Amino acid sequence: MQYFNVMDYEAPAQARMNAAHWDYYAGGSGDEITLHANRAIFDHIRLRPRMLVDVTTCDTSTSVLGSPVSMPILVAPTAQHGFAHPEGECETARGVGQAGTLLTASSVSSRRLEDVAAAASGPLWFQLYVFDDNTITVDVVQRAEQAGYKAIVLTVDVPRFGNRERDLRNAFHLPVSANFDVPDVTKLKPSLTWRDLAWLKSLTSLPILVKGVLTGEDTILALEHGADGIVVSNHGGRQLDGAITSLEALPEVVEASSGRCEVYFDGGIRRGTDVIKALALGAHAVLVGRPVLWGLAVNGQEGVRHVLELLRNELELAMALCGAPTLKQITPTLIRR
Ligand SMILES: Cc1cc2nc3c(=O)[nH]c(=O)nc-3n(C[C@H](O)[C@H](O)[C@H](O)COP(=O)(O)O)c2cc1C
Ligand SMILES: CCCCCCC(=O)C(=O)O
Repeated sequence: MQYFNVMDYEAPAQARMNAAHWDYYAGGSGDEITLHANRAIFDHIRLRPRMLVDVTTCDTSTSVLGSPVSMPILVAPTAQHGFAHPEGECETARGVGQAGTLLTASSVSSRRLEDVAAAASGPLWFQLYVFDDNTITVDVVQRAEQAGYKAIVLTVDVPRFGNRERDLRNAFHLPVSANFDVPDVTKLKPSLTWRDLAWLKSLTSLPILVKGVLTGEDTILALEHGADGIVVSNHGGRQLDGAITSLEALPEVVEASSGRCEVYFDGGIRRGTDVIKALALGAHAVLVGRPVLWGLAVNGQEGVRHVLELLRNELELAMALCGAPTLKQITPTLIRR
């Protein structure tokens, strides 16, 4: 089997996985309208390439909150990599490191955050879910800092678990996370508000990114409450079905941030041309969710590395064909409005 693009990994990954685990990875909420729209929206954005620019070398390297990475393509937090590979997130971390980029490790993990850090050769961020019991949050944030994670990514779009009908039909329940002893990880703190961001900041010296922002209003609130970065995301279409796509939300978030923080993007990235579109609309870098899980299921660390390399190669080619040999040259003028 040859894998020419990241979608080539999807069917073989499904074939290797337990059906309920596959549905958990693949699914969205409700009618999966937002899940599908996240992809479809990229087809409606067209590029305005420039010609006769010297593109002998196209440089995809950059830095994210100060950490150097080989490409503006990071790995989004996704739960329970043990469904895809026996080594779980440790195996993912190895592949991500080989691709020279960054892994955001989920709170809801098959492996302990310390073991993931030990397996990693690249920078890591730690994604945080806040439970009712504050001692869990304090403990996990301090452990992440001690283990060398470079930032905390606070996910804010899960006041309640989304309506995942595939999971209901399969009677699927998420297993306990290896990171903490919480029997039902879908019971988060629904009373969490922007004010808690200040408390979170008091727990750590790490920068805090807020993941799940889709409006300019919330961008301003996040910055007022001390956020160091924003991840524009609708959780891969797994939370509010009918929510705006991440790509539609990106320009207003970028505008509201007015250059005060790095703005990241996730949702539906499957091609290098998707990456260049998101960067042109103001994202500092993008994060990729499901395709990394497909690579992991098919071929472990090598699959993860290859999925990321495919995207990097496609981005590099798109930069050449757009006449934008550096990331700085990827600007809104590349997009037909
Ligand atoms: C199986 C799966 C598990 C996820 N788990 C988490 C999680 O633990 N924390 C989180 O903030 N987001 C989680 N997400 C959302 C991703 O971080 C990301 O927003 C989304 O997958 C991006 O869309 P994409 O899969 O189309 O690239 C999960 C997504 C999937 C598909
Ligand atoms: C509500 C806490 C559990 C979330 C599990 C992981 C996740 O975010 C997902 O989309 O699934």
